[in-house]
Amino acid sequence: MSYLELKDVSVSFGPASNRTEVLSNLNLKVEENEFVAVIGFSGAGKSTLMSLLAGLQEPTNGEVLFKGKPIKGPGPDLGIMFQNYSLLPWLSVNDNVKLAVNKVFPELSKKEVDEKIHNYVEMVRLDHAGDKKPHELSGGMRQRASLARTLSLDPEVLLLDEPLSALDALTRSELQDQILNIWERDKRTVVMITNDVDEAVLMADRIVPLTMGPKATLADEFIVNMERPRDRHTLNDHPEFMRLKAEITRFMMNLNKEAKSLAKPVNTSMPDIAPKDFTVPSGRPQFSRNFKISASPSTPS
Ligand SMILES: Nc1ncnc2c1ncn2[C@@H]1O[C@H](COP(=O)(O)OP(=O)(O)OP(=O)(O)O)[C@@H](O)[C@H]1O
Repeated sequence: MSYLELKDVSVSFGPASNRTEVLSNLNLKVEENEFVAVIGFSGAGKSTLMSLLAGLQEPTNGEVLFKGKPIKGPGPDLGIMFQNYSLLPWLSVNDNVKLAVNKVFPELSKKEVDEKIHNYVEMVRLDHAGDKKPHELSGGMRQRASLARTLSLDPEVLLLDEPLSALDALTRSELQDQILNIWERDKRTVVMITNDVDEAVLMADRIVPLTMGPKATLADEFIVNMERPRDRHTLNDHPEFMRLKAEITRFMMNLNKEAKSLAKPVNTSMPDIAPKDFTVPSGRPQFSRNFKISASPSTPS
């Protein structure tokens, strides 16, 4: 039995007359304490995949299992951090974290809650902005606040949907290290979505590409056979890093080419209708000519 598993999962959206299968026949097994990165293009269905793992969405077909049981809904064991931050706009950074901590750990004293908030808000370097509301923060700061909130819940599984995409390179590196520290220290299981090949190879044990949609599916994985801790400063001299990076990049570029070659030209047929009469009503200024159109093609009268 795997810790977290997708079994023949498909997801479709839309009414029966115009249904799109966004994700098709997904199979994935994640073991406890593993760090798996899912890499894919925009619009392929990565967030939909994360919503499935977090129990926020049910598959149209197939099963999503956590410790062998179907996931029935969201819960504190499955901590998701969304790409779009999802902070409550009327609460400060500290209070966003506090609300979540109080909900998941009602037994903690006020002092313990405050310590937790301080610990995680400081970890993401937002201690100077703890009293600020989301609209007073930059995109990157919101992303960090959202990460602090997810980490503060100590979930068994961390589901990170492009958690670092809005950050500058320096902050991104720092937070990559923080996530890796938490993962190594607290022995969490992580599934992270990213579109950055370097980030995936630096952080993950396995990298699973999501093919282009519609009917996106998970392709064969790439195993990252590199010792840990991985030193970001020497990665570019590491032959395995360079090999994997080149191989994954080539694979993703081929996916893109293939999707483009399969794309059908869009022919939008226009309805065969035309106004019956363009005559300007009396009393209105007249143009030099009236146009009367009774059927297409239009014919000047
Ligand atoms: N609730 C929904 N109803 C209808 N279509 C949806 C719904 N959710 C997602 N989709 C469609 O499913 C596809 C995949 O969306 P999703 O957000 O999972 O992609 P993504 O890979 O996360 O994209 P991005 O990287 O741009 O955020 C898109 O075509 C989207 O329009």
